[in-house]
Amino acid sequence: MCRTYGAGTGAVTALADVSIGFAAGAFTAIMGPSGSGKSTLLQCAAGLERPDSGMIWIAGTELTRLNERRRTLLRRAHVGFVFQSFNLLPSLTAEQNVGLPARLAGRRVSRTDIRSALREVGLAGREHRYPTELSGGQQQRVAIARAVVNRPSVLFADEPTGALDSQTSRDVLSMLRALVDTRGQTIIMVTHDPIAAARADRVVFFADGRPIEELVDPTSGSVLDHMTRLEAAAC
Ligand SMILES: Nc1ncnc2c1ncn2[C@@H]1O[C@H](COP(=O)(O)OP(=O)(O)OP(=O)(O)O)[C@@H](O)[C@H]1O
Repeated sequence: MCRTYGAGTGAVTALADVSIGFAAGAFTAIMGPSGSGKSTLLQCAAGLERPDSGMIWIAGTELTRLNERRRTLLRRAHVGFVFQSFNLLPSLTAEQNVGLPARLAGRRVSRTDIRSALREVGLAGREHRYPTELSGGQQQRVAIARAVVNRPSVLFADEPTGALDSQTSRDVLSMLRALVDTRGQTIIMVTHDPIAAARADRVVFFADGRPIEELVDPTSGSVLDHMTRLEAAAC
């Protein structure tokens, strides 16, 4: 797929003829320098943005052929999204935040499912807390529970640990890893952090709007080596 912003001499190619697949049940990290197209890839792959050309398949359905309404429905059924800023509503409790997207979509999520999602992210007993009564890591856990409560085919995470300290980041990453290992959740995560990327099964390195290399079964050392080599090659 391709995605260009702007036109004429000011046009920026965010994605340059990218062809990439993500295995179901696997945890993939996307890395690369600022402006290399990582967030654009996530936005297009999640159906939040349309590429200029190409196709995107999620759970057997090709997204770019769908009209806006059907794309929204497919997204609600199959996609979860977690951002660096947790995007919780401050006036709602943890439980209400987790249930909100379904409620807005006119669907019912049972209280049992909401509580079970919060339990899965380690927040049992904190269902009635408001975001200001939770730490940053706990708020991100609520955001993750909200993203996975309807069992999406894919969870997209854009810098999910970017606003957290290193110990809290480790806890959140362990939880994402557990979602992959215990329920087979497919996760695609953009990160700048080699320690975060090392928790994935595969790391794809982007440069200039395309994937240029990848690592399977990464360690933080092998990710750092790759980053150093790619940065040296770019100079
Ligand atoms: N809405 C937009 N309008 C214009 N240009 C954009 C827009 N979104 C992204 N771009 C440009 O597309 C390119 C890719 O951006 P993108 O945000 O995907 O990169 P990234 O690798 O995620 O960067 P970062 O690590 O800094 O978040 C950049 O040159 C960026 O300036």
